Amino acid sequence: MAQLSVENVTLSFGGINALNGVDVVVEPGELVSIIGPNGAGKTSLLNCISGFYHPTHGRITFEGHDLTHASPHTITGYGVARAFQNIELFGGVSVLENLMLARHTYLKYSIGAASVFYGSARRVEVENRRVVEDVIDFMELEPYRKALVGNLPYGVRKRVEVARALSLEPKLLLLDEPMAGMTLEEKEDMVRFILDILAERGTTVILIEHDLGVVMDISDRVYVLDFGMVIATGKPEDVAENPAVIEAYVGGAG
Ligand SMILES: Nc1ncnc2c1ncn2[C@@H]1O[C@H](COP(=O)(O)OP(=O)(O)OP(=O)(O)O)[C@@H](O)[C@H]1O
Repeated sequence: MAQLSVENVTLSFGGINALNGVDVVVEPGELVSIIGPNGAGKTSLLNCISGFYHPTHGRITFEGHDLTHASPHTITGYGVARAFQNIELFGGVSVLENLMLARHTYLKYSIGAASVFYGSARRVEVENRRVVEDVIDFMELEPYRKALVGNLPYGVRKRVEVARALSLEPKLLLLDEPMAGMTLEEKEDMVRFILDILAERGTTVILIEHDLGVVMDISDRVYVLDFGMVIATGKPEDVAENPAVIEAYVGGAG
């Protein structure tokens, strides 16, 4: 059974369909990329999967859970985490604190529990710290762990944003243009991290990325969106030769 299933999803804003009858299936452990010209609906699709938007029609399920009308908080609890295109970090606190805050915000833990069940809350806190330190190590962020995020270079902040999502220990990681605005060297590092996330953590990844060279290199399968519709899907080499895809990119000048 598919891990994630997007069935016939339409998302309308007024008279405009940002998504129109979209079907996407993702198997556990896959790297699936979503590509398409500007305004094709890629971010809208991630917004539907992560609960920021709710489809006008259709259904989304993840490991048997119905995500269609679920909140972002509930969906994170099911094991779906997202790294945002526009970085969603707190600039005034450290890398370590940002990751700890993500766990406190999204995973089940409360100050009330801390005062009533001190022992159990402390165990949760020790576990939170262990997971976060492991992610810092994995994303090679040790040199920055105490640095204020707002003072870090852009490329490092993008890496912290992925680390923030990973600190939620997702089964499915949604990456919205994690390499946008990066130098070539930073992009190569990010590609290596994504491949390690798949191989070493066994996390399924959905990637939105404009750099088609990267997409074709690392994806297991690709979905191509244009005007809110899936116009092609398959292995990277098949999609790259699809006339409709070439037309969408050439026609869209991009
Ligand atoms: N909140 C919203 N209100 C109205 N229209 C929206 C909203 N969000 C997205 N849209 C519209 O939906 C369409 C798809 O936008 P979306 O951002 O999903 O595309 P995209 O493929 O991610 O584009 P890009 O590559 O430029 O990020 C666009 O026409 C956009 O203007």
